[in-house]
Amino acid sequence: MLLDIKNIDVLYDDFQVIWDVSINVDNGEMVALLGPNGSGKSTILNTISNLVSHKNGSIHFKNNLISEIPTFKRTELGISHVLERRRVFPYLTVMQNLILGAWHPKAKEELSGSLSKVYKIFPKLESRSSQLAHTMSGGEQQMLAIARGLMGLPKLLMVDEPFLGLSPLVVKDLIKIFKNVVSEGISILFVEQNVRLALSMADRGYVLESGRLVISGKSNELINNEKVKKVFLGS
Ligand SMILES: Nc1ncnc2c1ncn2[C@@H]1O[C@H](COP(=O)(O)OP(=O)(O)OP(=O)(O)O)[C@@H](O)[C@H]1O
Repeated sequence: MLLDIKNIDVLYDDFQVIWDVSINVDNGEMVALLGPNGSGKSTILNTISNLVSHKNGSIHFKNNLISEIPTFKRTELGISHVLERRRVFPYLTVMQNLILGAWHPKAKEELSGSLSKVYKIFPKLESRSSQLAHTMSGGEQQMLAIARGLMGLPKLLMVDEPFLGLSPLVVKDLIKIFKNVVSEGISILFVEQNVRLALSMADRGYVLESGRLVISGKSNELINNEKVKKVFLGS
């Protein structure tokens, strides 16, 4: 098991938003975290990268207990987190953004190989390598944010709402890219509000409601689940 979260609670001050959640991701799996606004999806990703800490329970990554270790160490271990709203460094070039993704020693060592790989996956970024990030389109900035995440040599790539505000064509491109990334042995855990879209690409999904896990399973089971159909698919 690559990532194994067991029975975690998360509180903002004394307000509890995650209740007894357990989630796991295996090597080479694509897993979707689903649920309505405010159900706690981003909080879970933020907890995995330790932007927020958890109470009770445990988080293991590659069999190491990581519950107490800081964010930068988690990145070095192989967790890349692409935050919501594609936060790139706006006044740096595409290439400078990518280089910053390879900040830890192992990633620095592999920098030129990683750049070639990433440019192969995202050819547009190569042709725009000296363009300032803020002048790229929304879709291009999302590609850049994901590419920067890959520069850190992750085993687990976490992406928060990757498709938000993107055109159907860009979404289609991004789905292909996700599949390529997974075929390279990198696992993806992503947050998505569009349940139909998420289940069409993920191997498995977890559904959160008000901070509690309510349903989980393989995508083909979830898509036929009566509750999922009624509440999320409108049928
Ligand atoms: N920094 C914070 N301080 C206090 N409460 C917060 C904070 N961040 C999130 N929350 C609360 O935690 C709950 C879960 O929020 P979270 O952003 O994780 O949900 P989400 O499922 O990702 O929502 P969305 O789909 O709208 O992004 C919400 O009630 C939210 O108001």
